Amino acid sequence: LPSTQDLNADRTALLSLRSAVGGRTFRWNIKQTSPCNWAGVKCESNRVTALRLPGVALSGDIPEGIFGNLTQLRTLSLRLNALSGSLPKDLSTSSNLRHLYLQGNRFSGEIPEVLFSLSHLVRLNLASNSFTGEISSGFTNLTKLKTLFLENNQLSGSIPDLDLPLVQFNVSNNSLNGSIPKNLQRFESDSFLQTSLCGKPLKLCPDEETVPSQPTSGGNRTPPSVEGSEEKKKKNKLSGGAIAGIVIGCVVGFALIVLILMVLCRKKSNKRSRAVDISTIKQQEPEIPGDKEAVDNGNVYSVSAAAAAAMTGNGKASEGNGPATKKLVFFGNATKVFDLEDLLRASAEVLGKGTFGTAYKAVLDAVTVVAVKRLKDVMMADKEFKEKIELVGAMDHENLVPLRAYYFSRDEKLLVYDFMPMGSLSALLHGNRGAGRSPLNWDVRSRIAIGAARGLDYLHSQGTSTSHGNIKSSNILLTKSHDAKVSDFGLAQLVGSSATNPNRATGYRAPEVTDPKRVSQKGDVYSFGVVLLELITGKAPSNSVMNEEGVDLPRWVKSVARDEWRREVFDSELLSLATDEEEMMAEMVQLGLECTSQHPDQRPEMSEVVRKMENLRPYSGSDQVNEAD
Ligand SMILES: Nc1ncnc2c1ncn2[C@@H]1O[C@H](COP(=O)(O)OP(=O)(O)OP(=O)(O)O)[C@@H](O)[C@H]1O
Repeated sequence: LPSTQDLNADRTALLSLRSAVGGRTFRWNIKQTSPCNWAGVKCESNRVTALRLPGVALSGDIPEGIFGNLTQLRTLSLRLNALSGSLPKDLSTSSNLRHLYLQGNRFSGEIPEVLFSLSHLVRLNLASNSFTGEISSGFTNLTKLKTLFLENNQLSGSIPDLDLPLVQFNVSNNSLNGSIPKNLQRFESDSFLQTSLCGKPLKLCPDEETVPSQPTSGGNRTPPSVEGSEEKKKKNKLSGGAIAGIVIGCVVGFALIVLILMVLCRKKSNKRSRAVDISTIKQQEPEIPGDKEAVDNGNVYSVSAAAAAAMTGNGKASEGNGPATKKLVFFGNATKVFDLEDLLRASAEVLGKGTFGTAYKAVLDAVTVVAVKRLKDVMMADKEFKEKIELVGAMDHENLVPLRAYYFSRDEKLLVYDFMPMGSLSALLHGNRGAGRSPLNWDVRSRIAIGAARGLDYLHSQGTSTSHGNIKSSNILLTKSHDAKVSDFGLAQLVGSSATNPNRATGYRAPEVTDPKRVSQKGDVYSFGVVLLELITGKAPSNSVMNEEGVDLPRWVKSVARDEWRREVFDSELLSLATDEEEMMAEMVQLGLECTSQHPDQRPEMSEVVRKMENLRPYSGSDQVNEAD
């Protein structure tokens, strides 16, 4: 049985960590003899089993001798701090670790081999640090590993063939090269962006281009030279007649495909969106068409044609403006940059028309897909626009859709974002409610809620006057792993009030907000509360039945007694819940109601909302997944 002595050893270790890396651990009440009530510390059977200190301003190196004592630790989250130096070697003593989240720090050096002795590890996130060296084949010792995130580091060399039960994997934005090993080819290209890797799911490697790869038995990749010689042998066996047949077949097949494509192209020109080749548009459309044409016609030429006109000098971009910038301006340390011409050449489709303009999806190449927002009604001088957009571009948080670049001229303002493949929360909740829709469980919903709350909290932490102004479920976008990212932040202050149509925000806007341009943090909290209630009830705030009755979503929820919530309020998809999940959901409803208090002063700050949610759902976020798996 664990003794108090063990807990004392845990306490001493935590105090050493505190004096080494500081941050908000200085708020711990160290007069308490037990560390179990300190923020971020969780105990079981009188031992510290989880330490979660995400984004609490820890900084500096972690000395050796701390983790040697925390032997019962199962979850360690120190993500989003400013920790530096190499990882302490005595991490290996915490041999019970299941979940290790160290992303978003400044750790450097090689990933230490001792890590590979943590044989119980299920989730490992070392992304967004400065780790160097190669990805060791030692990872194969982690036989229970389901998540491995190594993106945004400086890792080099090739990737070993990791035969692990991984379900999440990412090595993007590293200096990796060579071919993607067989066991990792099942992941999508997003897992390998901004590297020099090749092979499935990316482009073929040079050695594969001439020789199609053969399925191999036993899981080992046959060396290309062997594949090549086997292939040659097979080819030699074909008779002249067979070859002639194949050639004729190919020619006829090709002619048929061309014919079908021509017919399809004709039909498609009337459809809502289509891929376009900008070079043809440049000649056909020297004028800059407006948004209306772009959407009404369902074509995408306007985004490209307008910018094309700017580039070719046909448009009015440089008039009265001095020389036009004619360049995409990238933010931060984006390694994969492209120019305006690439963007124009990209095939694109209309995603939708929003408050601030029209959004397009542009596919630059097999791995680079972006969302381009063409802003309308920007009524400010270029200098002011640039200053404001620079502030937006400087926002950097895992729960915000990153603004990668912008283009501006007098007549054209384009914003380039990462494309979010799973669309918006609104589409996820309300799109395709019929048969065939996989139900959204509470785990996914609550993770989305916490992610969105963290994104908004980050925005609010940038200054008391920084707010979003347009929080709603269609502005919460999702990654493939259903991590939430808040989009459209900073735009409410950029566009003219004619663009901020109040009807679009129906149901989300706080009662005191009359001028959509005068946004406030407490207004955001209200809108967030509505999103929270939307997530739990599955009801859109613009729900016509409620609106006809003159009640909005918060009022409707308030009108139902708490002991009726399960039957009346919770989305019917969520009814087969464990008792603790039900309790958690009820607490979230309560939080949603607090956020939507009529009086702004009665609403909590976003930081408090996040804290409450994290207490409710201890294994929260993209990194904090149920230990059971
Ligand atoms: N980065 C992105 N990745 C994927 N889809 C996006 C992205 N940005 C916007 N969209 C989608 O494009 C469509 C239009 O988005 P947009 O933000 O312009 O309008 P909205 O969200 O409907 O309204 P509003 O502008 O008032 O917020 C929406 O369906 C949205 O989900």
